[in-house]
Amino acid sequence: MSRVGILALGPAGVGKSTFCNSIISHMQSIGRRAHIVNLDPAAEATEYEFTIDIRDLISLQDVMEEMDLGPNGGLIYCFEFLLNNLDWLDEEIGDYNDEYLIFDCPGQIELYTHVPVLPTIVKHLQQSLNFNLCATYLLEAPFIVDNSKFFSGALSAMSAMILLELPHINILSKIDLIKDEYSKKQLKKFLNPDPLLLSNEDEEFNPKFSRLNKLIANLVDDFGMVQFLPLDCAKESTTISTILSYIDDVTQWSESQEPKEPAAEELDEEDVDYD
Ligand SMILES: Nc1nc2c(ncn2[C@@H]2O[C@H](COP(=O)(O)OP(=O)(O)OP(=O)(O)O)[C@@H](O)[C@H]2O)c(=O)[nH]1
Repeated sequence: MSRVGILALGPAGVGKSTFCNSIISHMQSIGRRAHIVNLDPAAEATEYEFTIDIRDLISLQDVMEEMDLGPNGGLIYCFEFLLNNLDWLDEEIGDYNDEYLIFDCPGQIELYTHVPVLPTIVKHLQQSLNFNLCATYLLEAPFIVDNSKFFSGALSAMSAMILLELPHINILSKIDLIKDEYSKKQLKKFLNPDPLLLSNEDEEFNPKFSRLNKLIANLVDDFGMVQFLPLDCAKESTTISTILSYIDDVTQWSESQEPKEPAAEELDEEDVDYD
């Protein structure tokens, strides 16, 4: 028995739920099966139903009302509650053997950049539930149009990678919103960044920051995580299939172990009414 889990991580509103839905829809279209696990106690409804939903255990709204906590304190409370009730997660996941589960995580990145909540859940999934996990970290392409924002985003992604210790894929979301030529040029540079080129550009503006950028560029490069994959949910089949094949690779998922569902085209053909 083996299970694959994808963690969808990244700041609020970056497109995590949309990405989870795109993966599910792409997998369904090629006859593969996956389920979404909602780990956000403040989540709103999405197009696809959550198979497992933390809100069945605890919801942020209830916590805020009953414990008189604000949204951030409430969220930490929800996760402490989950950590004290991990047998709930075990029971929910128990039936999903040889399955592909996609964990839609909250956008409060402190949960996986410095609070040890998600790392504890990750260890539990690996050690007690036999998961091969892969983290995907999304950053919004339109926000990453100059070097300082790119480095700032890359460092937050790296912080999650260091804390979670998982195979890690960085994704630039909302590529379709990049329209002007300057941003397109910048984006091209960030999709395949050369640390030396990136760090030399700011010299004329502020030498101190230029030095800092050079150091960070080398650090980011040393960690081998400067590679970002572009994601345009509007053209989901090409970008999502590339991302999925990376995830299959790092989690050593073999399609032969996966329960099959009929591909969308097969379903369409079966459903055709020839009269
Ligand atoms: N144009 C464009 N919009 C997108 C894309 N992906 C997501 N969005 C929009 O961005 C908004 C936020 O998307 P979500 O998927 O809810 O983002 P999230 O990261 O799950 O949000 P939180 O759970 O609140 O952190 C929605 O209005 C989406 O329709 C994309 O690739 N292109």
